[in-house]
Amino acid sequence: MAGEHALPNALRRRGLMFVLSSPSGAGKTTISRMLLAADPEIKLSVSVTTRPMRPGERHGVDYHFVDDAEFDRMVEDDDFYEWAHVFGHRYGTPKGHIRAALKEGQDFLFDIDWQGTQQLIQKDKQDVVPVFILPPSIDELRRRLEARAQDSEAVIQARMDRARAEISHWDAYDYVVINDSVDLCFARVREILHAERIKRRRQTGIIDFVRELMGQSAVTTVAGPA
Ligand SMILES: Nc1nc2c(ncn2[C@@H]2O[C@H](COP(=O)(O)OP(=O)(O)O)[C@@H](O)[C@H]2O)c(=O)[nH]1
Ligand SMILES: Nc1ncnc2c1ncn2[C@@H]1O[C@H](COP(=O)(O)OP(=O)(O)O)[C@@H](O)[C@H]1O
Repeated sequence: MAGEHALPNALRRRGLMFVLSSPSGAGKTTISRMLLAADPEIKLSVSVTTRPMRPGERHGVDYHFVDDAEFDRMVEDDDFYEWAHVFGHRYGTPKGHIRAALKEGQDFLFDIDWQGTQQLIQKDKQDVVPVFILPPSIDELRRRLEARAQDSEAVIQARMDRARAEISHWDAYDYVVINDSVDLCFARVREILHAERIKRRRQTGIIDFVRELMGQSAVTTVAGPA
């Protein structure tokens, strides 16, 4: 059947840069991990950071953990797509092979803050899908930071102090999702990803597919009964 060889071509698409940002504690790491576990077509852009490793984190999986001197060297060597100061540490997206992989249809997930998102949008607006996650309330945000039990009271207070400033950047994002029920939030985030994948401009294989459809309809018209 003609459709059988047309299908793989029609599925060809450009990858996207899926950005999840939120005030600390709203749940973007939780949603990111669920997405990576559920969807084999997206992989995490592992950031480089100077902050200390938390219990349960793994070098090269959650972050590349480096010291200040190594981060300085990477800045000097122009190794970063973007980088920013957050909570007294530095965080950056290594360039790696992102551009080439996007062309091949690989999607990337970025857990980065609003400063990094702005830099990505400035460099590559067409490929970036920026999503902002909000907590259902400020009380719940504090409860989650405390329940995570990975920061001292002083660090939690610093994160709470920054929450308002971070939330104020919500309107720079195309999508905003409230993380009340984690399952509902995850479902919303997946819907966004699925819809963005089938945007016409990302479906690079669709042009040939439509041409072939048009060709088939022309043949049918000519060959069909009057
Ligand atoms: N600009 C930028 N921000 C990052 C990067 N990696 C992580 N971040 C942000 O840095 C902030 C602190 O991250 P982290 O220390 O893991 O704590 P979290 O807020 O509990 O996720 C979060 O807002 C992250 O989204 C990066 O490569 N670039
Ligand atoms: N919808 C939710 N309801 C209740 N707890 C949540 C929800 N989403 C995340 N959490 C919990 O809140 C804490 C902070 O979530 P995390 O994903 O680490 O946030 P972030 O990466 O934005 O700092 C974690 O302990 C996580 O298990």
